[in-house]
Amino acid sequence: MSKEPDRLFAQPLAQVPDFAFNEDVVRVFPDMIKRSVPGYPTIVENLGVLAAQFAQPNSVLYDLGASLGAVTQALRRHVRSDGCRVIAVDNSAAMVERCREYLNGQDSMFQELLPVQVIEGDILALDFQPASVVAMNFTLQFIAPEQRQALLTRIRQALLPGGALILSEKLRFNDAQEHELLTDLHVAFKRANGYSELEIAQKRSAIENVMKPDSLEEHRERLLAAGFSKVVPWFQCLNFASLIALP
Ligand SMILES: C[S@@+](CC[C@H](N)C(=O)[O-])C[C@H]1O[C@@H](n2cnc3c(N)ncnc32)[C@H](O)[C@@H]1O
Ligand SMILES: O=C(O)C(=O)C[C@]1(C(=O)O)C=C[C@@H](O)C=C1
Repeated sequence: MSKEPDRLFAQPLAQVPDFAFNEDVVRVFPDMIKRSVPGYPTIVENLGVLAAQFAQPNSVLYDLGASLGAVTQALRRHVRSDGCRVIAVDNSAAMVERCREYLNGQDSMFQELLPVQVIEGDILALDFQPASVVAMNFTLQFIAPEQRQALLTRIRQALLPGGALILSEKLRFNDAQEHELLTDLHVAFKRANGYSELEIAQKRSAIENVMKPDSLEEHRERLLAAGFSKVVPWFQCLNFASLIALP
């Protein structure tokens, strides 16, 4: 994985453009996401552990919004069920290109890994195959809010009995005090990871139009409306959480 440090927002920008998963972001992405998302390494590794509990033999495991394939790699480290394969999907050409390189690297280092197909495409237009595991690690928050319900309904319809959707998201909070406290603590986390006040402020403006977090209550209600029977939060660190949704 690239070790290039994220300095994308370090210099003052006359106008901060909307955040996009382009070449510049791809170059620094491993550093950016680790320094921006509290608990990210724990979530990714344990997503593999969780997935191994839900994976059904001879089924598909999806990694939706795969970026550089960190989740796909964790699935391949942990899932041992016979005949499983991973489908990783992302609509950023730059991400997909680098993701394929990293997965080739994993293939050259380890034997008997699950086969993986990396698709450059929009998850909103995906024709889902029956799947036992669907992982969406910090991807739903980038989907237009009015499209989220239909997408989750299609994922629910594709899920096999005994499978699960694992959904990680940045959260907002309906209680103003809770929202302010956890937002301030997230800023402290970024500061502790070496981001300056300018970097934090410019990144905030870059993502505010493109990334719209929901509350835990909104996630739960929408997942139940999509036909999931049970929603179980398994991880929260500050304003970032991960949920298991059972069919
Ligand atoms: C925050 S990143 C995901 C991080 C990644 N899952 C991980 O754990 O390292 C969000 C990703 O979702 C992708 N994305 C956003 N909207 C998408 C869409 N409609 N279809 C496919 N991918 C999408 C972006 O290109 C980006 O790579
Ligand atoms: O909320 C923030 O400040 C973030 O930087 C979060 C976040 C994310 O949750 O995906 C946003 C964009 C980048 O992909 C990395 C992290």
